[in-house]
Amino acid sequence: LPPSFPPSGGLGQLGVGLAKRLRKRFGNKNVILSDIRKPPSHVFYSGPFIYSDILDYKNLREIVVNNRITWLVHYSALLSAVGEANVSLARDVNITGLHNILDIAAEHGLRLFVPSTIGAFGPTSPRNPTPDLCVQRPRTIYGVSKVHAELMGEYYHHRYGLDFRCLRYPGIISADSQPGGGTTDYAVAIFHDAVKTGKFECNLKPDTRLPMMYIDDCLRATVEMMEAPADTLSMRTYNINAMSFSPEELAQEVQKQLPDLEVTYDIDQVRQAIADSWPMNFDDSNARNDWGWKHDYDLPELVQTMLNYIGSDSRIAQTN
Ligand SMILES: NC(=O)c1ccc[n+]([C@@H]2O[C@H](COP(=O)([O-])OP(=O)(O)OC[C@H]3O[C@@H](n4cnc5c(N)ncnc54)[C@H](O)[C@@H]3O)[C@@H](O)[C@H]2O)c1
Ligand SMILES: C[C@@H](O)[C@H](N)C(=O)O
Repeated sequence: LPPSFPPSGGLGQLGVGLAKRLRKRFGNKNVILSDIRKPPSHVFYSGPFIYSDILDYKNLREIVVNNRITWLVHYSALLSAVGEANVSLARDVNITGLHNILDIAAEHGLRLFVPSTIGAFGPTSPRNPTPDLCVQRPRTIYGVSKVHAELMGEYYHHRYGLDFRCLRYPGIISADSQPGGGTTDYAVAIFHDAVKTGKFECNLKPDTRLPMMYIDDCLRATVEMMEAPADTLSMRTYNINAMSFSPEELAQEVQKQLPDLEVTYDIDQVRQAIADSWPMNFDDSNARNDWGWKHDYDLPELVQTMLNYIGSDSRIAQTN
């Protein structure tokens, strides 16, 4: 039987792209996308979509039973900046929601993938580089909920044999989907503003260095880790990385293609404080050694790919 997945929170920055990749690999009807938001028509007509609120346990159970779900990708979350703006909702979605997902997965013997983040580390973690195993004392509700998810998933694995798998993603950069309110969002916005207006106002200081990754690498890593034979995994939670850069360095790389781009800085204090507590470089050597993780996109390829994509989109919009 081919696995069937519902990526919960599937309409966010990452879910639609993951569903596309999984559908290519496992067949369209075997991958169900779900969210609490109304899908745009290109998503609705591209394959199965259902409403699912991760806070509604009975609804989750019904979906798993009725669709004979075998693998589950849990993407629903409030990200770092929106989480700080709404702590109680972040607590519900990121912690209570995770409890529901863990129980459903354990009850029905599902393989479960839950992403974590560079935000699961904090100011007392080693920041340059940050290894897999070290102090984790994040100062955001987002980070606290992600450390909780890592620990609960690993506990369910050891206690109940749940096939829990987790990758700590860096900031993810994508051209055709928008970020959902995180600290690394500037690294997506710069491309759109550069192409549309030739100006970009950055909300982080010019020298704020953070780990980042192009979306194709992130989604490929996710599928590779989900499919990795269990005996290649010496851990259940791995750092993955591709590159690290600061706003200044990213702007310089974009200016190689668009020399007239003007960048100014208007610092968002909440996001800056978060970024200053996160890893600057991410040590992902365990992922590389255990299951062969390897990124394709460094900074120059990322910039070229993003500008090609957004540039051709805006040329199409102009001719229509
Ligand atoms: N994008 C990144 O840079 C990044 C980096 C590290 C980790 N991650 C993790 O990857 C996952 C996906 O991230 P994303 O960027 O796509 O997030 P996003 O904010 O873009 O999307 C989250 C989705 O969750 C949905 N959601 C909210 N409450 C829900 C509920 N009660 N039930 C069901 N769905 C609900 C939202 O409608 C939204 O579509 C998250 O767990 C995030 O922590 C993302
Ligand atoms: C890094 C990641 O978890 C997310 N993009 C955020 O900034 O909140």
